[in-house]
Amino acid sequence: METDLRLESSLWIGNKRYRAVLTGWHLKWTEADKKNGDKKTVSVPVAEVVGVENGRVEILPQKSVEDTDKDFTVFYVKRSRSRSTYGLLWSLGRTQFSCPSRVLRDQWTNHLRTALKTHSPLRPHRLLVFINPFGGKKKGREIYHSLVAPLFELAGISSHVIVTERANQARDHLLKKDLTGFDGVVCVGGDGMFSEILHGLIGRTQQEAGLCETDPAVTLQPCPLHIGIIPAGSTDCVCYATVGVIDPVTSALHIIIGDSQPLDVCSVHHASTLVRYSVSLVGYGFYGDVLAESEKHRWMGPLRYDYSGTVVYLSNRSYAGIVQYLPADPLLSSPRDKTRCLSGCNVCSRSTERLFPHTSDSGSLYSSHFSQYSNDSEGEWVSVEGRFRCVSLTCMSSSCARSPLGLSPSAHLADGTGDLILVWDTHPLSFLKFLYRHTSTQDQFDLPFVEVHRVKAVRFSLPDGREEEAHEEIGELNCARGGEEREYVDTVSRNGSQQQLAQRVVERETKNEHKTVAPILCGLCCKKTPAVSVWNCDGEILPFTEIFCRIHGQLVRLYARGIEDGAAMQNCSQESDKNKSRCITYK
Ligand SMILES: CCCCCCCCCCCCC/C=C/[C@@H](O)[C@H](COP(=O)(O)O)NC(=O)CCCCC
Ligand SMILES: Nc1ncnc2c1ncn2[C@@H]1O[C@H](COP(=O)(O)OP(=O)(O)O)[C@@H](O)[C@H]1O
Ligand SMILES: [Ca+2]
Repeated sequence: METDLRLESSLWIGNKRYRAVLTGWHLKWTEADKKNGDKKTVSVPVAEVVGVENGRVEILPQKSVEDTDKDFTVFYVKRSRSRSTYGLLWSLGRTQFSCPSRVLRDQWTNHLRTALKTHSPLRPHRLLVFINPFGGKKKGREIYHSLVAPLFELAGISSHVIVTERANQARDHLLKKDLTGFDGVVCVGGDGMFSEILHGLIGRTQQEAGLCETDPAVTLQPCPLHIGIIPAGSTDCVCYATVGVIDPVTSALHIIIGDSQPLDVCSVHHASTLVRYSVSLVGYGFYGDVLAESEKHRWMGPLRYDYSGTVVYLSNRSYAGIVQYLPADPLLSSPRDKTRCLSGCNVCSRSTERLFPHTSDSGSLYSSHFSQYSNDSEGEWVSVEGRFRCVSLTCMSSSCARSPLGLSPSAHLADGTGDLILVWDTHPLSFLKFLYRHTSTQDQFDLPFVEVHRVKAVRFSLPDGREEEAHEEIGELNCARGGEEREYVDTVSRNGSQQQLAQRVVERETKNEHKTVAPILCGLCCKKTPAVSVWNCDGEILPFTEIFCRIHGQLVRLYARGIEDGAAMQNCSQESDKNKSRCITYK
């Protein structure tokens, strides 16, 4: 294979002559007429070639083609450091080569195209794209059409684009419509839009596998379609934590080259129903209150979270609760080990072997049926009770612009665990110190009122009598919320005979839950301290207070590769040829 694809010749870039070599893994070109010491080689991994075009071609800002018969243009991934974040920005690199003859030009373009097919098996050919026109600063459509679509076209990807007209349209489409022929689904929007895609794809996969999502003990089937995220939302935490930057072009390039990043997913249950899935934050107390408050100020756009954060902080609340958790194996990793989950993370790679022991590579992952949960010996549940400022569970670091290292800086994207952060009631200034540390590199867990545990499952309940108290409060406040939660849970609980049972329970519980969700929504405006908070589940308010959460290791795959370590990329020159496909020099 390697020898078949090898091609070497002199080529010109402008008026300089280069020695160009295509091996199986790399396209390299070195200035030919310089002394050995001054010779610079540019090396582009074949896996990072975006497209090859005949002639002298430009794509951005506008497409232009000069159809000469001895020239060809190669487009590839180019890296640069981001000034504000830890990840690397990707942009479209372009080099125009001239050949001595048309025959040689055709040989180069044919070899390059064959090499692309051979070395990038996960590159998508056909994508289903959902654009939320109202996410973030309402620029989703513009971002897609001006920055992303031209790149997809260059890479030969055909896309079916749907601009959503209502919430949950993308989720419902994925649950019901024919998805044959699509390699992946792309969402242009924020974490809420990603969550729709997540629910649609997980639900569809379980439906087709005949599995019951409502049962927390069931081993769910990983989704066969990859998810791409073009960030155009308010927090964009999933994109930030898996790519390291919020940049539509970087994300589009990860999609084009078919990068693949597995992701843990947390299922949230109440009684015998599945309530929602989460990948970033399941948060009670402060984060729930901020979300509830922020919904009233959507018109502010992304700033609504800063405003609501301040309002909720000033309201100085804490809540009683019982938290039970099932610790993960402490020998594998720890949330205090000061490591970071970066591209090619060893902890996550070892987890793949542990979670899917019968598969030798990720390509065949989806064809086998496995039981990751029953492989783990369950271990001992731990229970704590008291008053909390907040209780948060996150499957990943949940880094975002507000918190560049995230809620749990050492959490892993794909290790089958989540980090449970317990912030006990404390003085308002101490809590402010905790919050403030999220914005810097200071350790937010190094405070006496904060605990963090790496876990496989969590249960939250209210102390005896607390739920009744909450119900009485709502009677006084008379401020009930509409029935949209019931509509949602009905559509996710849909498996066979268990479906009707789950649905009945949900309807009954939801009637009560309007009583428990409403106090916080009203409490903020009525200045009355409510007895309970609400759960923020990736930006959605949950209709239940008492929940059970379980982490499902590597349930979905994103077109991403984790955060690239800028410093390490510089030291790639000693790498073996195969590993070098992950390394390239950046400016
Ligand atoms: C004194 C400075 C205080 C700074 C506190 C910073 C802590 C920030 C941690 C943020 C974690 C975010 C986890 C992700 C949540 C999103 O799913 C959710 C919905 O996002 P979107 O769909 O884009 O609207 N965002 C939030 O819940 C916002 C939380 C903001 C809390 C201040
Ligand atoms: N056309 C639409 N009209 C109204 N809401 C929508 C539409 N499309 C998607 N949504 C919903 O909007 C919510 C927020 O979207 P998102 O893209 O995450 O933006 P943001 O990050 O600003 O919250 C999501 O929960 C999604 O379900
Ligand atoms: Ca994890």
